[in-house]
Amino acid sequence: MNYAIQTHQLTRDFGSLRAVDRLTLEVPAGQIFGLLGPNGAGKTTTIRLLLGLLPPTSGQVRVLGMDPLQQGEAVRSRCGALLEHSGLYERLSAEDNLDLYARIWRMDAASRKKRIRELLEGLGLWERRKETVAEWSRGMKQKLAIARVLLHRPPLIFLDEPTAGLDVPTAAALREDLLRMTAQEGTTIFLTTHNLSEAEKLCAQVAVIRDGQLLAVGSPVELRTRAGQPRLQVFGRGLNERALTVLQSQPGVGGVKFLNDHLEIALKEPAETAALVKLLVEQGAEIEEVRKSTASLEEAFLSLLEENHVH
Ligand SMILES: Nc1ncnc2c1ncn2[C@@H]1O[C@H](COP(=O)(O)OP(=O)(O)OP(=O)(O)O)[C@@H](O)[C@H]1O
Repeated sequence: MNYAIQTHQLTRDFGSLRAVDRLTLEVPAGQIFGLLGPNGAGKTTTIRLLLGLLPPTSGQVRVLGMDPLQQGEAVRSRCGALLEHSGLYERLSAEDNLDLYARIWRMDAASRKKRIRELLEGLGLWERRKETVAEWSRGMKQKLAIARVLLHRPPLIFLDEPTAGLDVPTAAALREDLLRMTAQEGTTIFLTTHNLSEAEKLCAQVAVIRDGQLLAVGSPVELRTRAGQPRLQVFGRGLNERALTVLQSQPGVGGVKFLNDHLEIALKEPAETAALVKLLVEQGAEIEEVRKSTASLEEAFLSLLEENHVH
């Protein structure tokens, strides 16, 4: 496996505060990897360590096969990063902003022109390229900031909450762009987000951290499955107390409750749905719909934080 990022027991203290605590992570190349955690969990500090902007207190880091501490410049020149500052010049046009950065990256005139057009067209900003960035909406600026990060086709990009503050369609469009990029250009993306449905849509793997410590890592589906019991949601009429009592006494049923407009059955094991539905029908229920589901990523995330709560 080719890893874009590997850390081993990575630790960073700020005085007596341990912001990153023995973090061991492996991020395969070409993947979108999400770092999730509550405020102050150590996400931004981790990114700064990976980029060599901050030295670790202890532990090892390899980014694109290099040590960011020894080869910080080389690591940063091969990575794109969008952290708290967009890096855009408000008084310049969108096109001039990108051209300026492309010159910094020493791209020749022909490739600058081609790449800028490609990126702006891809993000739906080409028609408005002559406008100054100051006149643009937050979402447009955010897309341009991401275009800026992608200019020199870095194999690895870091995005700190890329869609925070964007409206639903803009965030969705941006996610599409990120997915397309990893598929077409093989870019590895390391991102942080507080939006769990976003993490689920984008990330092949997520790591959950709290107080700098790794609580879990895996695909969103793995974390959801690990988080708990599968369940059945039953919609229909005649789902009364009697039906509920009968269900509760069944082996394999962990619990039953009414939720809004449906019955929610927690299963201890993948029980036989058909048998449970049959029982309900025998009790006089008219069933319209039965859904099988597992915990959402949000529930999985919350239960991980809950389980590991030591304070
Ligand atoms: N330069 C610094 N000096 C002292 N403490 C710091 C410094 N940078 C970060 N910290 C502390 O380290 C901890 C982790 O902060 P960090 O910014 O990495 O969290 P985060 O997960 O990115 O949070 P958020 O989701 O709120 O952005 C916090 O307690 C923070 O106060």
